[in-house]
Amino acid sequence: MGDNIDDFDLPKINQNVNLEFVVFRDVEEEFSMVFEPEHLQARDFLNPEQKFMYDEVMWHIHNDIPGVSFIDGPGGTGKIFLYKALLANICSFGHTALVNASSGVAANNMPGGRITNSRFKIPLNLENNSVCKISRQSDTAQLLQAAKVIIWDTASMAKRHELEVISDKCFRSLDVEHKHRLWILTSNVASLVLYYQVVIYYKYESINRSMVLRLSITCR
Ligand SMILES: Nc1ncnc2c1ncn2[C@@H]1O[C@H](COP(=O)(O)OP(=O)(O)OP(=O)(O)O)[C@@H](O)[C@H]1O
Repeated sequence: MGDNIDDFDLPKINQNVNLEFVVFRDVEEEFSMVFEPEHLQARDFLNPEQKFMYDEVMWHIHNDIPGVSFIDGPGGTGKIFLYKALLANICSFGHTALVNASSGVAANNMPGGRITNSRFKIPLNLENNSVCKISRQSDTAQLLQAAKVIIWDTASMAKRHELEVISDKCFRSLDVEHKHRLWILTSNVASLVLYYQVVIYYKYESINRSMVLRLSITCR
């Protein structure tokens, strides 16, 4: 017959593990993200436009109000600087923020950044019947459930179909209440169409104080 499993040097299974309290690796990683002290302190150095956006986002967080915010601005206007300040401060209050970008370069620029396709398990070649490959028991599903804020940089590069897949086939099929969180979309180019698509796809009945903000002060 086959080999005995005890002959392999495998970790022993603990029969007393209570699966209800097992934290998934992805969730644990997001919760244990370490931020530079300078990111936490960056809020004290924001220019008036960045500060306005920062205060709005934190207002949503502190009052637990969902919404969609769209920040756009040409290169050098401090978008990444603002996200870093937001991320560090949101996480310091014990919330989870998922950071995604449509491009790999942009994802690498942000702490914990992942390419959207990888985060939401969207196939690279999207077709009408494409689905997100996330199972209900997976760590990704737990992470989506836990996320209070979802930042999507270079969002204007996303295809309309990607939004549909994430909205209908990812959040809804996983029974994750996607409208109970704050989306922050950012891009180098103004894309109001994208903003309204998100508002419509995510079916925000009340988009209280959700907004489009253009950064114009060059910080370089
Ligand atoms: N409020 C600020 N105080 C001091 N430095 C700042 C501030 N905002 C941004 N900067 C600096 O300005 C430079 C450009 O900022 P950042 O990279 O965030 O811009 P960006 O809009 O994301 O640019 P791009 O679209 O090209 O990625 C960086 O060196 C950043 O540290």
